[in-house]
Amino acid sequence: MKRKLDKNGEPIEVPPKTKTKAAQPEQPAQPEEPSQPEKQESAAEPSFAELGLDPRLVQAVAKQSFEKPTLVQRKAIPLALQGQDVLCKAKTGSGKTAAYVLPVLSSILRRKVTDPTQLTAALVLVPTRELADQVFKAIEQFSAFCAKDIHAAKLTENLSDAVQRSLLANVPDIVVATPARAWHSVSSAALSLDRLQHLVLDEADLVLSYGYDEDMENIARSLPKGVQTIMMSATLSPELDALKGIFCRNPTVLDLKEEFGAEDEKLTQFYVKCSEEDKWLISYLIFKLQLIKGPCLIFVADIDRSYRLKLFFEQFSIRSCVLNSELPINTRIKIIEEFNRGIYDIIIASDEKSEIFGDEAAEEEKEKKDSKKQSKGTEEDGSGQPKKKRKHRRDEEYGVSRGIDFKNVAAVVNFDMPTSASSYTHRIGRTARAGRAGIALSFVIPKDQHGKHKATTIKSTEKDEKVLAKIMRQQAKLNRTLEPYNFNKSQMEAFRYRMNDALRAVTKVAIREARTRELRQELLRSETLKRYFEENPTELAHLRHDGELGRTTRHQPHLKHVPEYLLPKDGKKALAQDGGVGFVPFRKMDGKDRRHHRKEQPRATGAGANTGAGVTRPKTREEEEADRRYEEAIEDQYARTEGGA
Ligand SMILES: Nc1ncnc2c1ncn2[C@@H]1O[C@H](COP(=O)(O)OP(=O)(O)OP(=O)(O)O)[C@@H](O)[C@H]1O
Repeated sequence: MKRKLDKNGEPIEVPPKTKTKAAQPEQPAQPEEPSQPEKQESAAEPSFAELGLDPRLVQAVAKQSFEKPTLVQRKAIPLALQGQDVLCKAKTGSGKTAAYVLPVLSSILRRKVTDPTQLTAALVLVPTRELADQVFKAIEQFSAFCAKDIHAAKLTENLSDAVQRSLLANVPDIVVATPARAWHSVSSAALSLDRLQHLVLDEADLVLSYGYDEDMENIARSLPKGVQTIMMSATLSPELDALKGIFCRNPTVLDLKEEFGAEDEKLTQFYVKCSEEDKWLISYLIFKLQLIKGPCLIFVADIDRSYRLKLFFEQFSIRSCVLNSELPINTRIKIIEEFNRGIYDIIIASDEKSEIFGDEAAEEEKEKKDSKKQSKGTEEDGSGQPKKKRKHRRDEEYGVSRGIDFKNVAAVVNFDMPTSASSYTHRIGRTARAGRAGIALSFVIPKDQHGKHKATTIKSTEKDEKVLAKIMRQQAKLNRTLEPYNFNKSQMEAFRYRMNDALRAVTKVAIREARTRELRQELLRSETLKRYFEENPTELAHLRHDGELGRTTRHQPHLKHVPEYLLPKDGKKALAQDGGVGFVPFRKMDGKDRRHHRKEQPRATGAGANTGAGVTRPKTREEEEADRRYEEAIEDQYARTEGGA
């Protein structure tokens, strides 16, 4: 009999459901005070020490400035310490990693007091390499005060078999791996699961959809009896049931979604319905005029698109970096680390899961088929194991919208809509984490607008409205709403000219070159290839020479700043009405006003020049000249329009 235990005997007051509060896109996300229900509950809340964890772990937790356990930690840690199987569903960013790492480490330390035998006691399976890296780092941090007693290994990088063998030869206490890597090591006898005591499936709903079915079945068959299984997930899916059937004896189910109602209010969600062309225009304005401030994750549909947007932004001196499965894993991890250290403010990530799995209809169809097959499997052999291996093995074991702990993300922008509601949940889960505030902004192309702007059309946005409707239904179930974010089109028009200039410069050839250039640079930086290049200097010279080929994107210095006269009279703060929800009033200016404005307020130059993007370096003469020419051209254009009107 499976028990459903979502309150663990502690009644929790769920606040009355309120409308999502208005966000302030002008404000960077700030850590906020604990919400009311959290405060009400605090009298009964145990501390980390009171949860029964090893004191060395409590010390490490304090070093990370975790003041008190989050809800999922309060609920899951005591159960896991008792040795129970736990299936836990809690929202993204709620602290699930510590909820399983801490009790597993504590149990290992406890056993070692009486039995010092070196054995692999825990296996943590994650769907992506990025996540493996993150979990491994969390283990290192939490075991900082017992480093001599806890030895962890990560098996996901492109390590040779020999290196992996030598890592495993030390018999690590805890191994973190993707299922494919774990099974490879088990099947080659490099990793023994004979004495395994804890198995953790993080992002459990995803491991099957990433095509690890067979690996999971193989691992399940290699487990000794009595292994404790902990499954963590942010969303429910038929896959979870399948996994439960394979791994769990009698799991305690923690479904914590209802109890997070108040915290959810820290996430504000907007959508903008606009044409394909306007999506580029609005994005330019948002980032150039900093209508959204703070670290931001922009999701696009595919790799080409990420380079297109990056090059488009470059035209305006908006700095960003791309993240995609094509980049080597070390580079991807470095980008995430640098973003978390505040080196980049904007990451443009391609969410290739949608790309690989196709559109939502196909995904739904697949889900239906899978669950039918699973229930058939249960009837036939009682195993409940999915029989068919899915075709879609993720070669790159890549995924940025899943589980990665991007720190302090102020906003998630769906430049291209995801193709399913669950993908949306994972994407927006990168912001408003650990009790912080954040906003999500999604661009939705109305069906009748799709395909109207050939240069920027992509197939995946054809069903944006349908996906939005599904997302709204799904979010409504969680007491969340998506608000429309409207721009006044007529007041954006002054910027359209620049947007078109920039878009024209980002040609297919430029995108291809940017893509290969990035890869080439990564090869040049590669530690692995260093030795090879030392032995083959001519190849290195060739690669370098390739790197020196001129950039094919047209360089347009005049686009790099926003002339003062285009900005609203009262500064860009005035662009957003009532904190920015809904109408964003760009100042409407007639020709007279513009000229007058320009005379009264000469363009800022030299140090402290306000470029609208916080760029304060002095402008070069070339830029000055380009500005002058640009402004004259604009004025001529307006004069012609006005004259003709
Ligand atoms: N008790 C705590 N107090 C403060 N911060 C915490 C606490 N527990 C975890 N965090 C922080 O919260 C962030 C999110 O944690 P974590 O990555 O474990 O979330 P998650 O639930 O696994 O999210 P996802 O479903 O997206 O994987 C991390 O930066 C983590 O350091």
